[in-house]
Amino acid sequence: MVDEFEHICTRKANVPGLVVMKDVTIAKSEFVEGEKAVTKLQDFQEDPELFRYCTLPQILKYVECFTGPNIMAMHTMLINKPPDTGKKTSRHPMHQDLHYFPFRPADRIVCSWTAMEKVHRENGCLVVLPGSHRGTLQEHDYPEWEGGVNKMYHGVRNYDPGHPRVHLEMEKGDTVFFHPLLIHGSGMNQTEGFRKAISCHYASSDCYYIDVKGTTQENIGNEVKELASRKYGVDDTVSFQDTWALRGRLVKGDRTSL
Ligand SMILES: CCCC(=O)SCCNC(=O)CCNC(=O)[C@H](O)C(C)(C)COP(=O)(O)OP(=O)(O)OC[C@H]1O[C@@H](n2cnc3c(N)ncnc32)[C@H](O)[C@@H]1OP(=O)(O)O
Ligand SMILES: Nc1ncnc2c1ncn2[C@@H]1O[C@H](COP(=O)(O)OP(=O)(O)OP(=O)(O)O)[C@@H](O)[C@H]1O
Ligand SMILES: O=C(O)CCC(=O)C(=O)O
Ligand SMILES: [Fe+2]
Ligand SMILES: [Mg+2]
Repeated sequence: MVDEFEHICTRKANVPGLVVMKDVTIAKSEFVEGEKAVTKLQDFQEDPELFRYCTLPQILKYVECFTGPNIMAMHTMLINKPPDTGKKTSRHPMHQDLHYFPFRPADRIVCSWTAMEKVHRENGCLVVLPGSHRGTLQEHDYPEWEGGVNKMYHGVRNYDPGHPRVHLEMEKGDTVFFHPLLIHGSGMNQTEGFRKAISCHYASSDCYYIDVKGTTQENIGNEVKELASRKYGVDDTVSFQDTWALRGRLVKGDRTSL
């Protein structure tokens, strides 16, 4: 999967629907090329080698405990957290993944996140607020960070830095499964290496879409629709929900609702 990542970065593989995201500070400097410019791949559902991750039985065995037998891979990412450029933009603000998802119920959604190498505090491991999955979905917005923030990296608005945190230091191949309401983020990468992880958000295909109009998710819904219309030239008949239905892939059982 690391090899496939490199092929994508050097344009030896061209994957439909894939989003190659650069760090905001790197995107604004001209001199970085190839994999060193790439912070994250999103939506690799059409890449057979990377998507193999989402179908691994040793992952699905645990996912099924939360989703039941009808399992969709809704969101796929390979994160290549770069060495921080000095602007602290390699941080990921504390957030709840449910903010991005116009489907419910939350308890039938689960994320698997696998370290592709040793992750620790120095290279920006995941940081979680234990117990926060028992709360409700909070308002999210761009944090007010001096050095800039990556596109769509929203954070919880009233983040309490006094809440106890747990740093998830992991060995290569270790996987963490977490609830979409769990407040989490990751720190700066203070090493010279690129911290790699691969993840998939699964949901029961029996989940249903919700309308985010008038909810705290309206801001992200509008951003996603705006990006989709610029990127794919679609008009606003493609809804926030449609962008998810188009990306989701069945990995087990029947596609019933999503
Ligand atoms: C559970 C889910 C959690 C999450 O999903 S969290 C994060 C989700 N993030 C995303 O989905 C972001 C997806 N990213 C993208 O769609 C693209 O990378 C993005 C931001 C549209 C840029 O792509 P392209 O247009 O291909 O890039 P480009 O190099 O031609 O630059 C065009 C303009 O965009 C800027 N840009 C590029 N990467 C950025 C970034 N990371 N943050 C903020 N701005 C960024 C870039 O500087 C350029 O701006 P300008 O035109 O020079 O003013
Ligand atoms: N949809 C989900 N995805 C991932 N993990 C989940 C999901 N739902 C629950 N969990 C995890 O399963 C475990 C059991 O969940 P539960 O809500 O019972 O919390 P708990 O931490 O065991 O607290 P309690 O003492 O209230 O039972 C917890 O570790 C929780 O983080
Ligand atoms: O790998 C990380 O730093 C966390 C990424 C994350 O939480 C997300 O993209 O939703
Ligand atoms: Fe997240
Ligand atoms: Mg319990």
